[in-house]
Amino acid sequence: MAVYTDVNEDQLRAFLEQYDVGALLSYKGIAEGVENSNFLLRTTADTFILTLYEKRVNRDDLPFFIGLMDHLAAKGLSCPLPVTRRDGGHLGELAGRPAAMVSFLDGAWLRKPHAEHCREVGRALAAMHLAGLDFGIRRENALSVPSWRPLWEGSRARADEVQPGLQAEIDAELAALEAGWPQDLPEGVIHADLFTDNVFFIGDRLSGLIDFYFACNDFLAYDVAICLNAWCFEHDGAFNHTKGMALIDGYCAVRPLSAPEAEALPLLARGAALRFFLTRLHDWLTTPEGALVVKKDPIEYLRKLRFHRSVASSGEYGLREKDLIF
Ligand SMILES: Nc1ncnc2c1ncn2[C@@H]1O[C@H](COP(=O)(O)OP(=O)(O)O)[C@@H](O)[C@H]1O
Ligand SMILES: N[C@@H](CCOP(=O)(O)O)C(=O)O
Repeated sequence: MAVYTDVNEDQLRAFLEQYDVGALLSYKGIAEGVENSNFLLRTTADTFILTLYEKRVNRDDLPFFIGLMDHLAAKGLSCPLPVTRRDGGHLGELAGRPAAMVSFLDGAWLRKPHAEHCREVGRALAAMHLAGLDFGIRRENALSVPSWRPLWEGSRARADEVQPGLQAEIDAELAALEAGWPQDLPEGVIHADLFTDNVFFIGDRLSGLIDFYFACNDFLAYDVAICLNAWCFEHDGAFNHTKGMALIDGYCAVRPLSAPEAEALPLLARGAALRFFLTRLHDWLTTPEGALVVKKDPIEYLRKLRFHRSVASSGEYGLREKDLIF
């Protein structure tokens, strides 16, 4: 469950005074999500999502996140639109936390996506990349390669408790990725967490993207690698080539990959798997028993990482010559 900070009705009514959104009808905490406290709010004017930003979100990054949603929505991407306050700003303070309201998106996330859904996700990801190219604020990826070693150092001593041999395996993996990470691929604003629970569908039609709170500047193809990890593996751990091909096809129909991006994809996918493995492992080892938040399994990402290590070329993900721009 993700309501870390509770809000009482008086606090909320006072907060809403700062907006032109009608009167409060009802509100309730949203159980899903991991990072922040989210509430569904109904007012006489509309339905909104209220987010209280919790400790892992750096206050200085909020103008980037809010500005990005504003920018992408203005470019026609279906994503939450930050609600403007009477004073013209978007950020306020509620129950001692920075807080903002965004528009409510219709739809629901898919528990069992098919290949055609993956194609839609690929298209939407590429559309987001293109729409973000002229966004005026930069945010470095706080969870890119330089962050992995300190993160690993925090868990390393207990890694073999989770799986015997893990310490040596990740030591070697990290060293290989640090040494071989690409230096010069096309960059832009990436979502960086476009998992199934952050993409809404109405029927088979993609209706919107949410949760831009890991968005940052990084290699665009790294976002494709994150999506291959999140969308194209089955529950039994097998990579689904048909889904991979559909996701890449959808992406490249909007933004073809360059040959260096295609060549780097297996390494980027290993890095993406390691990044989610490391944050999950950290949470696995540090979240107290009985905490309300659901801990995500790091071993799922270890298996994905092992798969990517065995991949010799992007063709194994479903990438074809026609997907490339020369
Ligand atoms: N704009 C939105 N419209 C509709 N539902 C939303 C919206 N934003 C968040 N939600 C709901 O809140 C849940 C948690 O949001 P999310 O941004 O993923 O939280 P967190 O950043 O804490 O992980 C989502 O799974 C979804 O159910
Ligand atoms: N997608 C990440 C965790 C971040 O959770 P979110 O609810 O903010 O998407 C993972 O699966 O490890």
